[in-house]
Amino acid sequence: MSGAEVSLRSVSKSFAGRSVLHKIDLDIAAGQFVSIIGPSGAGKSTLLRLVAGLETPSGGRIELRATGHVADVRLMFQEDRLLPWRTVLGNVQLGLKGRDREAFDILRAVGLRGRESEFPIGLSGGRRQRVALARALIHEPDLLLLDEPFGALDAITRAAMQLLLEQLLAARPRTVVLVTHDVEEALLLSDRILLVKDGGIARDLVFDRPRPRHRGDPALATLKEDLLDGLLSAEGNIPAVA
Ligand SMILES: Nc1ncnc2c1ncn2[C@@H]1O[C@H](COP(=O)(O)OP(=O)(O)OP(=O)(O)O)[C@@H](O)[C@H]1O
Repeated sequence: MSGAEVSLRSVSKSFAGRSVLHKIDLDIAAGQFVSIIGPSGAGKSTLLRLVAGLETPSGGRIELRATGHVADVRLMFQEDRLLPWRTVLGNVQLGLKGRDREAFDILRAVGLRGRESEFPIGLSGGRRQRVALARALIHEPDLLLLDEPFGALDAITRAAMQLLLEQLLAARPRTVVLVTHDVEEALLLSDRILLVKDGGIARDLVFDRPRPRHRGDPALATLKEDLLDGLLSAEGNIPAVA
């Protein structure tokens, strides 16, 4: 299986003396698709940023392992972070002079062939995220870190992006960590779902349902309810039942 292995040993993170994550132990296998869900402010993005190396742990150790080389890690966020003065092709090829063929191939794979010379401002939110995805995938990353990448998209575009991501990963497996507020998204895409709350991993759920998965699958509905219960109790806003 291709992709990086990720291991966290007793990883903690505090900001200005306030603890956000406390002694997290986590092993992610090569090629595994892991989603992180949890209440707002639980530290989901912080965990992702720690794995990305964008934050330094206050304690503990994080290791990324890929076979034969240093793991290539790419990130994608809710905002596309495209350079407005560069074309679609220019954005995808950023820092990759002379890699036209790969750029055209990846743009075809994300459904943007023919739009190479357009600028981000003229594209819909969904297409801009396709460019952002292409820009990440052209590097053939061992580890893809996704922080609410479809969070700002409408429901239909979001469903299309989920399907696209699934197809691209089926063709080229790699390790993925996705932070999402959307429990259904996590259930559709993941091998494993982590519920982060109170500074730790409150649930670690392996979900090996065959793919492609369907929203109407009763197994998904049951787990969705179960996970939503976990989230709601964490938010502390379940109305009292007489
Ligand atoms: N650079 C920072 N400096 C200070 N505090 C921070 C910093 N980054 C995150 N925090 C705090 O750490 C906590 C966790 O933030 P984080 O963004 O990781 O949560 P989250 O679970 O991703 O939340 P959300 O679902 O709302 O995006 C929050 O209280 C946040 O204010």
